[in-house]
Amino acid sequence: MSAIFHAGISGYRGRMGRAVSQVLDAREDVVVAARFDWGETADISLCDVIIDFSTPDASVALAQSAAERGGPSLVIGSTGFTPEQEAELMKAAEKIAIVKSGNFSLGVNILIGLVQHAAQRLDAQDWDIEITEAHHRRKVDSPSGTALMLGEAAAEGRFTDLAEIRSKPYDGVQGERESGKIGFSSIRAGGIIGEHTVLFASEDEVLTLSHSAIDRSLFAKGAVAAAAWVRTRGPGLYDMQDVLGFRQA
Ligand SMILES: NC(=O)C1=CN([C@@H]2O[C@H](COP(=O)(O)OP(=O)(O)OC[C@H]3O[C@@H](n4cnc5c(N)ncnc54)[C@H](OP(=O)(O)O)[C@@H]3O)[C@@H](O)[C@H]2O)C=CC1
Ligand SMILES: O=C(O)C1=N[C@H](C(=O)O)C[C@H](O)C1
Repeated sequence: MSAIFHAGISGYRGRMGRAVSQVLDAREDVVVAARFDWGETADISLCDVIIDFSTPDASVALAQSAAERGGPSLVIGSTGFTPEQEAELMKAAEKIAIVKSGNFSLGVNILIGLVQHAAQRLDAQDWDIEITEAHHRRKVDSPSGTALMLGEAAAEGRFTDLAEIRSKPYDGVQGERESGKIGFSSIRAGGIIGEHTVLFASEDEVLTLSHSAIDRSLFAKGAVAAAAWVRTRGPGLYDMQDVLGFRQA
């Protein structure tokens, strides 16, 4: 059995917090040393690592407190960060180890590589890229964190930044689609756990790459694997590609 570690759960009453609790409680090598939610305080010094699925504001505040005291390490799953909040997390990661990902599933992290590969090989003038995602009615941010990661992978395949080639949402009469752009569409309905599709379309053919999450526990298991990985790392901002060993040094 691997060495015992002390974990904390931020946002523990939420959908993901509850799923993470279940996965951690089932492990013999983890002691859950802190569980906290909005408006609650906890002694984070008791933890080697905290798993956080809360809100962008809460994640940034947690990262700042952890960075101030030089630990614990963090696994951040919250989505919907502004560029300024992303910059705050990068600053905190100079002092502590953080794994941040918009999606902790193995399938999505393989999909990221496939999307980058396809985007690199399909000429941007001929092949349009559209990303669609569907989630439950309680999700507050859009596009989803996963959709944005897939967009970033496609942009990387085209040797550019997503910000340079992201389409504005389609609404009203706004002219023909500009070639080389990446479009995003979101559906919010019922209890859908998480569906993502990246569509590459030319005049002659359509290539569709997609992923479906069947159970929310999938993300919790990935986040716990990230926690076990990150607790022994030095400061830095890591993602699931690092945890899974998909990124070459
Ligand atoms: N990366 C991934 O794989 C996944 C990411 N997510 C993301 O995780 C986040 C949470 O999702 P989900 O669990 O569905 O959402 P929920 O709204 O169910 O849960 C969020 C929880 O965080 C709590 N919270 C709010 N502020 C704080 C705070 N300051 N400190 C601690 N906890 C706080 C909320 O409390 P209260 O309700 O009282 O405000 C709530 O209990 C979202 O951003 C979502 O997009 C979701 C699934 C997978
Ligand atoms: O809010 C959710 O539920 C999910 N959020 C993540 C995202 O924004 O991509 C991951 C997953 O799809 C579920």
